[in-house]
Amino acid sequence: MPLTRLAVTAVRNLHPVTLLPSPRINLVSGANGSGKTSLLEAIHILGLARSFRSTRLQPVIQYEQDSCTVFAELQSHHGVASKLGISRNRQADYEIRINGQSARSTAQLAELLPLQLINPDSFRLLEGAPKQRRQYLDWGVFHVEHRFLSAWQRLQKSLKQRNSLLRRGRIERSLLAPWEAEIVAAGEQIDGFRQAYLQQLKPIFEQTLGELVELDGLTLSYFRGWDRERGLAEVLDSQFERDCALGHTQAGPQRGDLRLRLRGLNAAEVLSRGQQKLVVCALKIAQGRLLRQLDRQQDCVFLVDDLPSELDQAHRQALCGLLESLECQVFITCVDADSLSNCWQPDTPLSMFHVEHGHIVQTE
Ligand SMILES: Nc1ncnc2c1ncn2[C@@H]1O[C@H](COP(=O)(O)OP(=O)(O)OP(=O)(O)O)[C@@H](O)[C@H]1O
Repeated sequence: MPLTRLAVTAVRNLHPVTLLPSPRINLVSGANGSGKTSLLEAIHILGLARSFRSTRLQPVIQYEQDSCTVFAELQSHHGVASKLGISRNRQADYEIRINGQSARSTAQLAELLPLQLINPDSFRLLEGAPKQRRQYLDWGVFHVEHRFLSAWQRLQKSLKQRNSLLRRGRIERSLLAPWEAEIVAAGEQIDGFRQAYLQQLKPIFEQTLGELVELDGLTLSYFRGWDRERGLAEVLDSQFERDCALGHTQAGPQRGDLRLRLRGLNAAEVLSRGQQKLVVCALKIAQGRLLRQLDRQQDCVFLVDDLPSELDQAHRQALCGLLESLECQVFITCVDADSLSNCWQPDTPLSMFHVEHGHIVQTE
């Protein structure tokens, strides 16, 4: 669902602003430190109630202000408008409003505003910890499988209980049984959702990657978090002593991972930075394509920070072409608007914004 109106107040150095973005391509240019990334950050906060630059929201609030606010109107394919707003103050309270009603759950925001972020740190999806790849995978599963969230919450709750019992030292095995039963039920359900999702995503990813870069032989596979040959109940049972010694549960979907390999080697160890960025772009664009294929009402909004960095002209052009072909709303930042202004078809709705010392002005 594209943002048709976006109002940002007291986010980093941005002056209060209301924008009417294009439903397709929005180019945001400006010098270093002008506030381009802060605009993407504001949209990210609206969709996920958190920043992509810091774990806390406190640093995002403008110096000497007590709170920041982001508000937007979204338009569905059927023309139905939704209004989303989020405010966050220095006491760490936040208020979410959806269509004039208070909401507590950030999942409701995420559901209404599916976001995909591509930024200079995105290559970490390949070389970083498994948690990042699980989050990537679960973003997709969450948006296409509505039973995922409750299964995930059940898993988290039962894992927490089992882990706290494990940390008590000598414990009765029978005390663990109800939590283990819940871990197994929720865990196997989550594993099934992830596998079904990946089966649909893989061919789209391969096709998208082929449109961006030549990397024959790159494979994407899934590790579910425990031995493929054995059920989770059996694995939990056999690892009980070790789990007790470590004080936490080692096996289960909380250890799931995606593996990207080239010629049998970890892709992050052999690909250049530019190639890694392209692989990550292909992974994220593939999710956007799949979401669009499965649910016409659920287009995601792409936030692409510093698109030109690390990409040569041909790959920039290919990436812009792919983002354009998605037919969803995209916000792209760059230092020099000329580097990207000619990458679009003449009939694609394009808006251009220029940021200077926190002032955003629409130039086209
Ligand atoms: N809480 C805050 N209040 C006010 N200003 C802030 C706050 N946090 C950061 N800033 C300033 O806001 C600006 C934010 O810059 P931002 O990262 O959005 O720039 P950018 O245009 O994306 O730059 P670059 O091209 O270097 O990535 C910086 O000048 C930074 O010093």
